[in-house]
Amino acid sequence: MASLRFSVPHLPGPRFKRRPVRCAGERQELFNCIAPVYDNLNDLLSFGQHRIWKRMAVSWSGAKPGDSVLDLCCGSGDLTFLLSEKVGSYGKVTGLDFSKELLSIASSRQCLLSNACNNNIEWVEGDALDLPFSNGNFDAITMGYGLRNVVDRRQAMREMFRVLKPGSRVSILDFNKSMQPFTALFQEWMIDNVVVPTATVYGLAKEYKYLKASINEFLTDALEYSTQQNIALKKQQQCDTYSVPAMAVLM
Ligand SMILES: C/C(=C\Cc1cc(O)c2ccccc2c1O)CCC[C@H](C)CCC[C@H](C)CCCC(C)C
Ligand SMILES: C[S@@+](CC[C@H](N)C(=O)[O-])C[C@H]1O[C@@H](n2cnc3c(N)ncnc32)[C@H](O)[C@@H]1O
Repeated sequence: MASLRFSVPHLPGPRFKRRPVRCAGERQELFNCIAPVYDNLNDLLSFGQHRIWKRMAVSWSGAKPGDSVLDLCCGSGDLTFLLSEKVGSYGKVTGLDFSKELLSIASSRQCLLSNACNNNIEWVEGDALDLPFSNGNFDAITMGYGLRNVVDRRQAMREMFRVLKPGSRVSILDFNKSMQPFTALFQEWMIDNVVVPTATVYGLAKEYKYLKASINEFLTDALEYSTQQNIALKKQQQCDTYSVPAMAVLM
């Protein structure tokens, strides 16, 4: 136990950098509110599958040892920690989010990890729509369940491509409303009969009804999305299976 305490990576000064956040207060409040149960509910509601989806997203980001990478809308840090392992001690990972509560959980989780390479993480409280980084800064970006939740998706993507080095990748993981009628019905049924009732037990019915609404209105086609913004899309991969995530790798 004592050795764990000494091997814990402590960030100097405040636990994460503070930057001014100008954003949709309601969504920020929603994520602060679900923070204490967020990780448990993800395991419960996805039957642990979200861990596999997140590994895929990190692998598709192309992040490699020594890289400097950004995990946007990092929440409690699942993707950030996976990236940290990928880039190793010569690399650097920045996890950015506007939820103080989720960032605080991420930072506490980092303290519990004994993995020395987790020293390479910096937590930044900030707005995905106004990134506090210079142009061409990162070798890769991941965004897990973030794009659907920002109030201005175009601006979020503009910012991602601004801070990314030319030729690098953005890996976006999110839920997809299936194009296949049977799968779409199954997804709706699961959300109405499993997801929302389970969240209700935690007093979070409103928050998870929002999740359902946001999945329904989310654009299913990242290609169309990028074309609208004149972003050169060289590669796109999507999953549309029995499960819910859509995954897109944009380069
Ligand atoms: C990974 C999960 C949730 C992430 C998540 C994303 C959001 O945008 C939110 C917004 C507001 C509140 C909370 C969240 C949030 O938690 C957990 C999975 C949730 C899915 C909706 C679960 C759906 C289950 C599938 C229909 C069936 C899955 C089958 C599986 C492959 C066995
Ligand atoms: C569903 S959570 C995903 C968290 C994490 N990436 C994961 O995969 O578990 C969505 C996250 O987006 C963050 N978020 C939404 N809009 C944001 C914005 N404009 N700037 C920064 N973070 C934002 C929320 O605070 C929340 O942590």
